[in-house]
Amino acid sequence: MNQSKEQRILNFVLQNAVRGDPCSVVDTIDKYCSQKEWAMNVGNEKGKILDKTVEEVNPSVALELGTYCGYSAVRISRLLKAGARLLTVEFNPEFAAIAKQMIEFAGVQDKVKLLEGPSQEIIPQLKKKYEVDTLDFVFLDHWKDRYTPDTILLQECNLLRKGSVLLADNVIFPGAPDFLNYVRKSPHFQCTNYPSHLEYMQVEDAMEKAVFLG
Ligand SMILES: CCc1ncnc2c1ncn2[C@@H]1O[C@H](/C=C/CNC(=O)c2cc(-c3ccc(F)cc3)cc(O)c2O)[C@@H](O)[C@H]1O
Ligand SMILES: [Mg+2]
Repeated sequence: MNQSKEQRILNFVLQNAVRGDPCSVVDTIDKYCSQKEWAMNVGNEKGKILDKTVEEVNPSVALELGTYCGYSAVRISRLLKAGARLLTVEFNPEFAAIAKQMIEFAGVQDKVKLLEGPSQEIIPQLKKKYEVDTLDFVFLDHWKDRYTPDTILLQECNLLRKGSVLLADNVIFPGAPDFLNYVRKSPHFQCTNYPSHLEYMQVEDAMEKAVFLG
């Protein structure tokens, strides 16, 4: 059975990155995906926007929707203060297994909890099963048509507080038009757009920051 692209990315990291060094894991994935096989990691250009937002928010509890290979989970968790944690949600078991190994190799496993399952099932469990009060930061990077329903669900589950920050990838390409519409029209969100480019390509893309106003 020949390997998946995601398995090839993990193998390249295991053979070329420095165990326990999250920056080297991130750089090694970017090297592979820019030189060998494109993959839908947030990448380094949008990754710097993600870094700045995480540093600004300095979250105690962060949520990521769509782990994929774990690139952004490693990228986010490397910036978290002692005691802070990232919950990351992934429903594809193959991707979850890859991400788990990526997270452990990077040495950030104590800061990251990978939750396997569809976000619409996991989100309602966060308070009771995962002992979350409210979320300080949410990174949306899963199926683009899930951004809006999950943003509504986060509010319904009282997981957002005044100042909670949502950051959404790909609002231009592949695009999340209904999400942009929803948050920009809602009186409960203050939005900022960050123009950028699609990972590893010269295609326009952008990230949208939406701060919950309560
Ligand atoms: C059910 C809810 C739910 N619950 C839990 N996990 C979920 C989930 N829905 C999805 N997942 C997992 O998240 C990841 C999917 C991510 C989806 N991302 C893009 O589609 C994307 C595409 C491009 C691009 C593609 C083609 C191009 F030509 C150009 C650009 C670029 C990007 O940056 C992109 O993020 C996978 O691991 C899913 O298993
Ligand atoms: Mg993306």
